Amino acid sequence: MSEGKYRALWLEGESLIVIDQTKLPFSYETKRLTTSTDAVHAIKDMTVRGAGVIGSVAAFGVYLAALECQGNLEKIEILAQRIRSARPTAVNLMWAVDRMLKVLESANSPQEIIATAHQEAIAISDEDALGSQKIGEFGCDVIAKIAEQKGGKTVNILTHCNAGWLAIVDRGSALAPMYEARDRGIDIHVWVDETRPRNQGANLTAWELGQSQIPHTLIADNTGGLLMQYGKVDLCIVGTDRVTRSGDVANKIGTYLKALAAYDNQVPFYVALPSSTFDMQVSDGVKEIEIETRSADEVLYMQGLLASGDIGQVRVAPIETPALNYGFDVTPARLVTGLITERGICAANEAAISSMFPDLLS
Ligand SMILES: CSC[C@H]1O[C@H](OP(=O)(O)O)[C@H](O)[C@@H]1O
Repeated sequence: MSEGKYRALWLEGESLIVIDQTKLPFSYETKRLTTSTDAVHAIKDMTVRGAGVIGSVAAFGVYLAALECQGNLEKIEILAQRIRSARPTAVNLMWAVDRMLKVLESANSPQEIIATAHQEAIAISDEDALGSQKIGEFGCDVIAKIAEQKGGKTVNILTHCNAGWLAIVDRGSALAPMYEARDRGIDIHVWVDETRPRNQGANLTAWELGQSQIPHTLIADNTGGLLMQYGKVDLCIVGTDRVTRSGDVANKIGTYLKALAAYDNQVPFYVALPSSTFDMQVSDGVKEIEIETRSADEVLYMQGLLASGDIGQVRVAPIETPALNYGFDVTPARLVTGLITERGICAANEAAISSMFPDLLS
């Protein structure tokens, strides 16, 4: 079942339609992507975002490239490399492009290349949908256990950024267990980190949960630690953009500080992901994962609904102030209670990951 009225993206003829996430929650708008360059721009300017959706848009971007190049593989490969480098941290992007190119290599004619690209892109986003359903079920078992320990009292869950159906087709990763908990009738309440500087929590997670009638409260990013000290957080569930083979987790900037606070307060800290988010090529997340640096303007300005009713930006720092904008941080494996995947819950260490995902080792 799709949580929203639509998926975050869908095909219409030979175009890819995406929900414009830069306009939510104030305006529901879609964009039509007709070329691979459109796909690159949509990923770069964050019209679409979230590891899984970036991967799906990249896959459809390769399909659009196949149409543009009339099935000429050499030309498709050049355009695919541009898609592959649109953003650096979420590994689903590289994974999806590489998977697309690999299947295209075995197609025998330009027509077959186009048909294969079409089929494989659909398969990638359909697999995300199935995976997110399973992630929801496994993650919900954790919530159910806590609900039982609390004698059926409300389970308070903290999440950071947006890892719902706008981020991974069709129920997300971190939010999937919450949707499942609602379906199973478990009483939950979600603390939503606003997630400065781009406010994916305030703009997107609050919107998604509101649309699905899941009780939630928006908090400033620095509130989580105090709530944990007060015993008001039963568990944290976050998404991720890349997990190394040793279980280090790259996720939206601020995740590491939440994990530290959770550790200090014995609050379980779970990371939810589809297997396409593992990067078995790297081990040490801090040393080896490239962290995206974005425009300083995202820190210096805030976007929101102006009194005029238009979406606009206001400056929040002196005109001469410089700013630095790292998009992600790395939470070391030792702070992670477990990885909620489509195959089950896995400890965040190399032995457990390799044993649950032996197919990723080759
Ligand atoms: C399912 S991953 C969601 C993930 O995406 C976010 O990054 P961005 O909004 O910059 O694409 C963030 O790391 C979330 O946890």
